[in-house]
Amino acid sequence: MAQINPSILSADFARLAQEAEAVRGADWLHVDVMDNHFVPNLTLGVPIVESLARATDIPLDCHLMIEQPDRWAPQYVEAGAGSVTFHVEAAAAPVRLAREIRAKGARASMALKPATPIEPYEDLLPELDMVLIMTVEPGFGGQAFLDIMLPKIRRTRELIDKHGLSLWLQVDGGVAPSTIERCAEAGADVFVAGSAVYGADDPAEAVRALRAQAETAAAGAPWACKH
Ligand SMILES: O=C(CO)[C@@H](O)[C@H](O)COP(=O)(O)O
Repeated sequence: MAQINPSILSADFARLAQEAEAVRGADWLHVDVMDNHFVPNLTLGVPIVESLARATDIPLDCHLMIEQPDRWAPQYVEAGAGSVTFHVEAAAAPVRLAREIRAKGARASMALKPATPIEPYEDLLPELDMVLIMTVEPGFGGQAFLDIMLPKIRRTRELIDKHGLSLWLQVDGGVAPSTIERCAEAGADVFVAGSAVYGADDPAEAVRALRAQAETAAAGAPWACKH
């Protein structure tokens, strides 16, 4: 089943609780954490995640676009994140970090920037609950989807299936009605959408429509029959 995770980077930060309510029915709320070092933007930290976790019952999917995720990721679990994604380019010890996130009770996920291939990390897959393929350069919402990432989504799906794993495959960046079907056909099953959801007149309806599009596209994909 396709999951749609609205990115609060495109929401009004002064009204986060209401913005979470506006996407009721979403599977997770995607929380973009940026430190102005790993990416050229600065967003929100642990105290805001703590408050948001208290303000909504939608589980939080925290995407750490930060240096030193080994130091910070456990604190996001303690703040209430149900899933924590670290960038493999920034992690000093990704296996130890994934195990620590899981031991603390959250789902562990590894993200790859557009220029980072999946193949060197094949052996790490059993340690993870999700892989995030960035479909824009991380740092900002509202960028155009990078079509050249579709082969990497396909290869990642093949590796997941080759190892008989059930981990989720998330895509993030430029996901919209015009791109979500290609992502689903390539093998993604979790879709982050910022501007396509929060820029819509009815964000909750946008979530439902994106999910329906992804599910229809995935139903016809060759990898779908294996699930
Ligand atoms: O991580 C990021 C950007 O770095 C994303 O989560 C964006 O926030 C998605 O926004 P849209 O591309 O969907 O507008």
